[in-house]
Amino acid sequence: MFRVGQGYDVHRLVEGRPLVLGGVVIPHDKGLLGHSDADALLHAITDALLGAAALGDIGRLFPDTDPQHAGADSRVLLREAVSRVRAAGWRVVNIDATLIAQQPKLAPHVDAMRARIAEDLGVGVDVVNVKGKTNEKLGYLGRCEAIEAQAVCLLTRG
Ligand SMILES: Nc1ccn([C@@H]2O[C@H](COP(=O)(O)O)[C@@H](O)[C@H]2O)c(=O)n1
Ligand SMILES: C[C@@]1(CO)OP(=O)(O)OP(=O)(O)OC[C@H]1O
Repeated sequence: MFRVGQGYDVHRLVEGRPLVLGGVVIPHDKGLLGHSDADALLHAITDALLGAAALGDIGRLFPDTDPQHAGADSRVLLREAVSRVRAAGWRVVNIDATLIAQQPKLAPHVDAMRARIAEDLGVGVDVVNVKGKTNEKLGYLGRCEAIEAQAVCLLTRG
């Protein structure tokens, strides 16, 4: 039996914050604003996993009103989510994700992101894919006001 899940996240780009995506700190003049480290990619993957297992969503598991999660490392949240998914009897088949960022160029960093995500999920790096796209300078993403992440995952019993 297979189950598919989908996740989405967007965070505003601001000065004075590090840019953390897929657990990797990426050199840039702005970073993402959020209650946690605002790692939009890990949040989208977390939601894809929780969605596939019908376990709710990241905000229900880790409310942004809880001071315990202030400044949280999103890798810790992802690990907790995947452990719940496993406890419910599911195993990750694969993950595919897209980051929509006008800047910076993400291609040089995607293999480092894949390695961290695979480590957190306890899967091989060969089943984790991350892609960067611009927004062709359109809208708030194109104006470099935010970065968006989309993810899908497949789970199987086991
Ligand atoms: N932030 C980004 C955006 C894009 N890329 C790479 O460039 C390719 C072309 O992107 P378009 O949005 O112009 O279609 C894309 O396929 C990525 O390889 C990137 O690395 N970082
Ligand atoms: C991760 C959490 C919790 O710190 O906060 P944010 O970093 O603001 O991220 P978001 O994607 O808005 O939602 C999940 C949260 O509850």
